[in-house]
Amino acid sequence: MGQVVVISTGGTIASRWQGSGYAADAAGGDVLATAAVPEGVSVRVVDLMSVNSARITTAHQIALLRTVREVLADPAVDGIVVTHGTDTLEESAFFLDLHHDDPRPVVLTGAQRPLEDPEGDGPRNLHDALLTAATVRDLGVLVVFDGQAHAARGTVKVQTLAADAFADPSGTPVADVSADGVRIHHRPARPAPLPVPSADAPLPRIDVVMHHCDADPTLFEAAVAAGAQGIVLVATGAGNATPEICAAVEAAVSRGVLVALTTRVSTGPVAEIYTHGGAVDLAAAGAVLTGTLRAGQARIAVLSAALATTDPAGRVDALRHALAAPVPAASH
Ligand SMILES: NC(=O)C[C@H](N)C(=O)O
Repeated sequence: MGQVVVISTGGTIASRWQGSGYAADAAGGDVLATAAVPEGVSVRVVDLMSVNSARITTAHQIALLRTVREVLADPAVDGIVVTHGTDTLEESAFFLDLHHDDPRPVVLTGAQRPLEDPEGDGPRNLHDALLTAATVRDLGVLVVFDGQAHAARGTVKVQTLAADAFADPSGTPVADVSADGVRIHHRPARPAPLPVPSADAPLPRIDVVMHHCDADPTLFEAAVAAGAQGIVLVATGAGNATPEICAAVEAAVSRGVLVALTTRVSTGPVAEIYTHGGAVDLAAAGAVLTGTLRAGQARIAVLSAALATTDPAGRVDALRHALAAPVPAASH
């Protein structure tokens, strides 16, 4: 057992009634005070911010990553817990995971019910996250929620209100977490970490555009016109759109825009099966298929690739690297 640092960022776990609705405003110490700290674990709190996670920006995520690195520079620290709003937790978790190069865990958690709710799920989630952070190794960045630990990669918010808020619809949980401890089922495969972006790196605009019946290329082209350096196309089915959208993708790629392809469907991979505007043609136009990543995390992979280099071909390589999971984790 050991020393865990909690980095507090806000979310419902830190939310109080504001007179018209809930919003994050509590400091990390107040959040920690709600939870039972597992025996033998000592905790230090770092207050990074206190915001609803729909307001999280790339700048916040880089600040979080740099804070994680600073904390892990201390060899006495055994692991980190990040308390975070659930709305965009999957994005921050995956961003941290793509750049994480330490055997010690970073565990994100939060709550569906606010800080002072007598039926709140925050205290249990925080206890479980502390226990996980203090005890596991070589699992990368994890999301601990409702008694389960999920790999950052692939995990999405699957419930707007219910306590079992997170799952990987195309995978299975990494571990169960209970008062008895952490029972690990498998070790997630992760690619070698991408370099940490510098504090003053220019922040690229990365947009997300969803396809639907009757969609034309207007919004995709508007993203290019707005200066997007990357665009995630959320296509239908296994990654399909129209010949007109394919033409817009090809034009964007020829201008150096990094285009990634995911799907509106909740489960399963995108795949090159259909033509006449389908994934076969989108891939030929230069879009990179993102496997089983959903829109938020596909956008994070594009963001990390864009932060890695300004060279368009290098960005495609970095994106493919971020998508190709398998450096098998060492087992302990
Ligand atoms: N359950 C939550 O945490 C939702 C909250 N609005 C957030 O900050 O993401």
